[in-house]
Amino acid sequence: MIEAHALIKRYGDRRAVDELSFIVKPGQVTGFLGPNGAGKSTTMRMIVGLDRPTAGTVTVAGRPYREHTAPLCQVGALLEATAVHRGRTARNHLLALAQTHGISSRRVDEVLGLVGLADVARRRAGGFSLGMGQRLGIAAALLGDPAVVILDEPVNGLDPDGVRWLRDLLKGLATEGRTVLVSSHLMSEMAVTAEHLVIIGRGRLLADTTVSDLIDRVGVGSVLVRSPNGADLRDLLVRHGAEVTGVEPGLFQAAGLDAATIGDLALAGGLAVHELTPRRASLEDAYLELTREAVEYR
Ligand SMILES: Nc1ncnc2c1ncn2[C@@H]1O[C@H](COP(=O)(O)OP(=O)(O)OP(=O)(O)O)[C@@H](O)[C@H]1O
Repeated sequence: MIEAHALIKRYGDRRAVDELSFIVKPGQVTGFLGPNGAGKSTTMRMIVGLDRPTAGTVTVAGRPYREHTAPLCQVGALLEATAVHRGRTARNHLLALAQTHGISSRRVDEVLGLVGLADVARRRAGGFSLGMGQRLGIAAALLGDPAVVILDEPVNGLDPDGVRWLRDLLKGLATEGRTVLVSSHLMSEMAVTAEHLVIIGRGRLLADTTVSDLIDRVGVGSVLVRSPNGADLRDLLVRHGAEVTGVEPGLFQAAGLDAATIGDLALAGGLAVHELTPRRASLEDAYLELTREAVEYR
């Protein structure tokens, strides 16, 4: 469990994180989302004690990160700026971390296998691709078999195979009862990986909800309509309050009326309908709608 309470981080006169409170529960993947500069990395750094809050508190497994005697065994983190000694082999990098925490070399080989780096374990980390570097960072995060896992943009640099691997890994960690907090800008990936979302903008909480509730709450659904009487049906639906966006004359999207109403209106107007397909808004639609006011850099 991660608990942030009225967390504030100020840089100069600017609040990067502004009165942020949320709880990340175990047993599910929680996506941490927000536009560039929203304060995600700053919040994650405060969770793992790399930055000190200006005010407020954040605890992991009941106490501030710094108060854990073996933090690597409580909280595993991959942060953007995670340092790797470029001259060391992947295995030696992990061994060095393991030794400071009384973790066995057997566990090092185990996590190397888990992240798919067993074959390159004796290669220098400095020569790794972005994706391999991410895998090594994830291995380090999992080294202490922690109950809480925090990953900042772990999808960056992974190929499609790696993206799928990571998705399964995160879901597996959650199923084992761990607390998993992961930031990402890839909404389509978050939609299939995370159950819960914490969304921030300009340092403030915008939503703390499930993926499906967010889509229901913010996203406007639409209906794809195909008709040989497209122009007449379009006019009819607009007169009844629909917002119509055209694809081609006989095929368009109608928002603001459900499929049943559109079908009934078409029947009453004597207009043929060949297709009515309800479309649920995507997480990306809902996210963009929610964060529209909070985007700082365009
Ligand atoms: N060390 C620092 N000194 C001054 N300002 C900082 C510092 N670190 C972060 N900031 C500012 O704090 C704000 C939040 O930055 P942060 O990196 O936490 O955002 P983010 O949500 O992780 O963004 P991104 O999605 O682009 O990674 C930004 O305006 C950033 O410029």
